[in-house]
Amino acid sequence: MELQIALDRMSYEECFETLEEVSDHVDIIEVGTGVIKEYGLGIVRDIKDKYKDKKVLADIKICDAGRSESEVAFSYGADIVTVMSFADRKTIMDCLEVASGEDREVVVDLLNHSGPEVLEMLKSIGAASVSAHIGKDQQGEAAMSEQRFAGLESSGFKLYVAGGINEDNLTDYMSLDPAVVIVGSGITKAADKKGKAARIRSLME
Ligand SMILES: O=C(CO)[C@H](O)[C@H](O)COP(=O)(O)O
Repeated sequence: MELQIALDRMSYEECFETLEEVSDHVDIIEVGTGVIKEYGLGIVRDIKDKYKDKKVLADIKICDAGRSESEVAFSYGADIVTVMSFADRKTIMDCLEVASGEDREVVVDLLNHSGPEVLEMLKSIGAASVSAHIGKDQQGEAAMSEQRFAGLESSGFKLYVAGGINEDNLTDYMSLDPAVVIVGSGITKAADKKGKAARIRSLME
């Protein structure tokens, strides 16, 4: 099981300061949607340049123009990009095609769109990785539950889980048997980020 740190709602400098503290404990560095909107894909390139041994995920949440959007993110050094499950199947297929044959990955984000028919469609077009994601704006009312993403644990997808995960609720997500646990504010808002990342990592083992 891998740990992905999500860098959201922070400045360029804060992203690097956070990584300085936590990089030893994480496998994947996610450059958050808002950070990319503010600083551009250049920050993905700068992080990859500094952390060559880590996988870098550009959370660009593609919803259209899948070919060009994924091509440009990979060209900036991203190893992984995200595309939304509500996007047209051609958009998702184009992202998958751009990634194929290289050491690259496309994660389909199931935010607000995750029924059995969605999973079936994703299977039929060859998507391999999906993210069971409770959005920032949903987190007050909708905690992770087995019903919410029912069937995912036995679906055969490489599963990422995300959305308000922290040291206290991590076990709620373990029943889904994720391959990757994504933690943002559960680490980045802690006074001792390094200690928090180490603790979450130890709970995953
Ligand atoms: O994709 C995201 C928001 O859309 C976040 O990166 C993801 O939810 C993890 O952050 P947090 O643990 O703070 O919820």
